Amino acid sequence: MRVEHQIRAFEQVFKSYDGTQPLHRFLFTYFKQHKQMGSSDRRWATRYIYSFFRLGKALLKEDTILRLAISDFLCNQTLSLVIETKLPQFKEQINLSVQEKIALITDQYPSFKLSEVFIFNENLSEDIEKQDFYESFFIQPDLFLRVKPSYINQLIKTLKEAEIAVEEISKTTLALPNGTKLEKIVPSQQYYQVQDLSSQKTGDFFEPQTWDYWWDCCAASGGKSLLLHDLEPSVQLLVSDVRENSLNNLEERFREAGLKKYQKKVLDLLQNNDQDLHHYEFDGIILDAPCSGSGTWGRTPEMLYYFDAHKISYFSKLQTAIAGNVVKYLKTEKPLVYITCSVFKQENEDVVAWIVENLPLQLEKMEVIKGYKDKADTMFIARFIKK
Ligand SMILES: C[S@@+](CC[C@H](N)C(=O)[O-])C[C@H]1O[C@@H](n2cnc3c(N)ncnc32)[C@H](O)[C@@H]1O
Repeated sequence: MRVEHQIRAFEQVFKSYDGTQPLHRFLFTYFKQHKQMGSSDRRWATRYIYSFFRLGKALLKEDTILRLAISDFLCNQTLSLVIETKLPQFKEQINLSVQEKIALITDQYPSFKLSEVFIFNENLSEDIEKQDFYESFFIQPDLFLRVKPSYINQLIKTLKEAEIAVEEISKTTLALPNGTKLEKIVPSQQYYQVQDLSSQKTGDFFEPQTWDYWWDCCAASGGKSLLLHDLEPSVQLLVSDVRENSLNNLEERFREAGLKKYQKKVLDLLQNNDQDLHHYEFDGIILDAPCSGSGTWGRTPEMLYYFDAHKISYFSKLQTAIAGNVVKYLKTEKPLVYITCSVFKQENEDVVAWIVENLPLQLEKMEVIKGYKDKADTMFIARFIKK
């Protein structure tokens, strides 16, 4: 009886969700509206719906609940009633690695194709190892912190006391299990930032000089600016974004982190901004562009199911247009750093090719930051120098 109850709850959630808003936000509202669901019901419905979307479009011809059981088996190291009921033959194999489980499923269901977990294969950036990338969807990414080196030991101690499984990745980076309620354990963000590992690695491309003037032109809540500031605290900063709301969050974050000297503007970079910027000349520009976010779908697997491939060219047009509009405010021989959290060639290498062909920028280096190997987001970065 209990398994039928869980299945019904999963089916209701799946039927009510149409992919137009992030799944976590939808679930928050859904559970508020369905007060009869107890905490255990909510926990299971959440686990099932996330597992389900991690299967992407694989085995689409099979029954939905069988697909749920298969995906739940692939994604978890603990049994569920759905696995026990629908795949009793695999109960003993729940602790195997993802690769071993995929082999078992492929053996039993020959129509299972890993490439159908992520159906946008044709669009992938060249350097991405497809097999590793697809497999990563069955493993939940970690939560990463960037920490002031002098505070890291204290933070590790606090987290261990709260029985959090913390892993020290480097002298400035910690990995925690996703979903850790950090605000309750370490409320002040004075000494650390929540920032994905790959996002932290983008800092290697900034190379700021003392007293430089930089523009973080798609700053959102300021993750890259904070990284830049920690690399070179003397850097002067202009931050801008089209969304005023994001910049308000940024103010709050900067205040907590003690970053006081910066200028902020709401700017739409698809427009001509000469009136606001005519006398500005920067020593560096960070263009962390609006993108499909496909490198972060390990955290939002609903996109594997709902993303419409037509949107990719919309984003690449946006990216080239923004690059074209900001480059004139960069001094010659100074860097523009282009970043996406996308795995699509059209938003990465193709935009680089367009920039090199159409703008006075020379490519210095570019790289796919392969977060899929580290339980992190996958990103793309290119560094150009103005001619
Ligand atoms: C990938 S996010 C930036 C993330 C941020 N740099 C960080 O490290 O947290 C891209 C940002 O571009 C902004 N954006 C989108 N279209 C824009 C436009 N036309 N002009 C300016 N900013 C835009 C979005 O509001 C979004 O905040």
